Amino acid sequence: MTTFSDFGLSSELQKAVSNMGFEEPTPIQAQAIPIALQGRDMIGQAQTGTGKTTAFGVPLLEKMDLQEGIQGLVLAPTRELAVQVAEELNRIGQVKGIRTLPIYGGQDINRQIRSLKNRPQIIAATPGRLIDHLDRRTIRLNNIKMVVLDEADEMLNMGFIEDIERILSDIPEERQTLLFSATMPKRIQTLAEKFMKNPELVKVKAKEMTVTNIEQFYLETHEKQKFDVLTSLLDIESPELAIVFGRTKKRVDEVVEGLIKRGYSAEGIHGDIPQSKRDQVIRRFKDGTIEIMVATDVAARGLDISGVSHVYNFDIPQDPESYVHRIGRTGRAGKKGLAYTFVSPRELDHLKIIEQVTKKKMVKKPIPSYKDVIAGNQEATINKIMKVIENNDYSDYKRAAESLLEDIDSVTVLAATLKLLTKEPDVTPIKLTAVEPIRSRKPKSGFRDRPRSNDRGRSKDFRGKDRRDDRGSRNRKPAKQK
Ligand SMILES: Nc1ncnc2c1ncn2[C@@H]1O[C@H](COP(=O)(O)OP(=O)(O)OP(=O)(O)O)[C@@H](O)[C@H]1O
Ligand SMILES: [Mg+2]
Repeated sequence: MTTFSDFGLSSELQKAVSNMGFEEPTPIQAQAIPIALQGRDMIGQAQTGTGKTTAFGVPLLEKMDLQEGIQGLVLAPTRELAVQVAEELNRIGQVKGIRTLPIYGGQDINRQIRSLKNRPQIIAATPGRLIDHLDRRTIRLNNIKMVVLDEADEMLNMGFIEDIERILSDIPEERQTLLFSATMPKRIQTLAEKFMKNPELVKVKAKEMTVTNIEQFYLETHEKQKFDVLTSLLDIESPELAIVFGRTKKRVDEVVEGLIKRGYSAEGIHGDIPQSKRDQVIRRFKDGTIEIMVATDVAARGLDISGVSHVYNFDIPQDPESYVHRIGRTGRAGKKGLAYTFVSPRELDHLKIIEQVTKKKMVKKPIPSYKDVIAGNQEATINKIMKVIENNDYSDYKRAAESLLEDIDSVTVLAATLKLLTKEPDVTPIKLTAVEPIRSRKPKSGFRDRPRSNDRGRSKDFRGKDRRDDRGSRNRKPAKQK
């Protein structure tokens, strides 16, 4: 078994890792860290939630020098991910005194320019905003020793390729380049190898593309039923934290509105929501102020929020890779998670394609009945009561309880209490704008190698803008999309 001390790390990094509370390296860390430490270019592929950030973070931080200015660059497809990666690198880098600054669109650029005066050694950036800084000469990349593309396939796929090439052209050729993702379609790998030097492919072998600790279900449901099915499931399962993925921004807004009408604490996140609000939603979701985050695919990649027990694909994702990443927001670091995908009858073929690519069958679940919901709500009440008992938090009510029990039998009193505390299923009518089902295209040979599906055309708006809205105001060529 590999341990962190087998890597021959500096004492600072060794200490940093033990401060993180990591007892042993995950498989991708065990395989990737030694290769990256040797200075080799590398493509790292391992399932979601298995510690890829630390797999590149440790060698990256090991190579940083306190004195030399910006020497490390991590690129990420979304703003939230850039922030998260910077936070993790700062946690690990603290012992050595290495600072990482997140650079992302939607945040005041002058504030970023001021923060750059603190001389960070690493930048974790979204491509668009980084290019703004390069154009303004507020960031220079001529000292960069190592570049990491986190969620590389996504960035190359979604039309960031020109941006990436532009950024890489500013970085000395002797640099080391690392690519990480849970998915790496072959054609993207081929594309990536163009700007790498003889890269080593480090792939954690697994039978399935998804981790086994996520239980995967699907429900066959007509478009019109979906919302009721969602709230029934929420009632039955009382998730600690849940992410609901919708296909478009409008869809996300409508689902949030519906959930709030039915009394759930939910907020949405997508590319048209101002960044300060997006940051707030993530904060409130992390601290449990809201229990449900409704999102487009902008939240599908990389986000590591502990406590996400459930993922609901309110709309089936466009492609298998998106499915893998979306459900990977739960079941992280060995924890258990549940994933539900809603499929309309005409989308069943599309579901099959996803299953073929992920090599994992989803289990069919029946549509929950009214009775199931009542039972679920009762169980939720009982759990709450048990928690109060566990916390020994009821002494003020003891006398009242004793006096009630003098006149009425205990079962009657308790049943009435349960009734009072149990949420009745809320049937406030909610009407969503219908979305067209996703049409499948039978996979020809090598499905994963073909360009992304034609379905994307219609949703160009939400995917494109979500990913590229951090480019600032300059007019750049739109992404190539079929
Ligand atoms: N060696 C380790 N031991 C225990 N926990 C770890 C270890 N390494 C990382 N983790 C934790 O595992 C969680 C997932 O890590 P991380 O976000 O890096 O996953 P990932 O592989 O990048 O996933 P994704 O593909 O979704 O981006 C984090 O909370 C991280 O702190
Ligand atoms: Mg990651």
